[in-house]
Amino acid sequence: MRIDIDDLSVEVAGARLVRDVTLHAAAGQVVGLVGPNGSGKSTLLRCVYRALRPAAGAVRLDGEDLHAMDPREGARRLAALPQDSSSEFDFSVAEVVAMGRLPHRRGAMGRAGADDAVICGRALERVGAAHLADRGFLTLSGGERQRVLIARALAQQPRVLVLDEPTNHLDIAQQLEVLTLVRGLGPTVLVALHDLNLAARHCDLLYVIADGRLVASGPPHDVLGPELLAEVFGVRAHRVRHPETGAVQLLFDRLTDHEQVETP
Ligand SMILES: Nc1ncnc2c1ncn2[C@@H]1O[C@H](COP(=O)(O)OP(=O)(O)OP(=O)(O)O)[C@@H](O)[C@H]1O
Repeated sequence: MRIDIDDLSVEVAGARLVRDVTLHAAAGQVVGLVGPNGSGKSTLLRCVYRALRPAAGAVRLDGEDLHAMDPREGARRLAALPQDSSSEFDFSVAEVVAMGRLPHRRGAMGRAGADDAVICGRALERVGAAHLADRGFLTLSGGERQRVLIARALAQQPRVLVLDEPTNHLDIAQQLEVLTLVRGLGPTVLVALHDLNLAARHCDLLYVIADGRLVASGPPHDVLGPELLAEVFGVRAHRVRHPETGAVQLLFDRLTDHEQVETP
């Protein structure tokens, strides 16, 4: 399913935190959102998963305005993994994943259908967490929790997945595993990431946000040039090739005060 974000502005408590952002993701693409702390990534994503309404502009899924859609219908199409969402569930893993089925039930008090258990079981299997079904969610490690939350999102059977920092608190092996998993899932993915090497490796396109505005977009290695990295992130970047895979990797240093003055 296509995502089109057109001239989107978002306000919180009277402050315009996101301004005129336009972003397009084709069906099945993994599109990354990168930018410094406080640049507006989460605010933008919160508007995409409808925790906030646009102050101007629109978010469209296959051409249909997401904020004009019936909420239940929207939840059947789009699932989200908000930042640090994992501490709120004092439930078993199976119960957490079953929450993903709520948008598919008939009416607010609708009962679980026969298919629901099968769909939830499959979702847990896809993320390699079937063995955790009876565990308490709060007893899981950070990586296990992220897998279970991704399973909950998959149980929602969405066509679009919005992930805000899904690798937070994960060790490097878990980060690579979670992002490899996300790439193979099927839905169109919009994901905020801090690690630029991970973003470059796992995303088809990157959108760079600074001060609530879009400053660059395109294929990762076109976008993540030394000038942009100096200007937006305040770092000096060197590109090197991985000796075995040939993949481009970025190495970072802080800019000196002298270089910072020279940066336009
Ligand atoms: N409820 C709010 N009231 C006022 N300001 C807010 C509110 N929520 C966010 N902000 C501010 O909006 C700006 C953008 O925040 P946001 O969380 O979207 O950035 P971010 O790019 O996701 O940051 P990070 O990478 O640190 O998670 C920040 O300056 C933040 O302090």
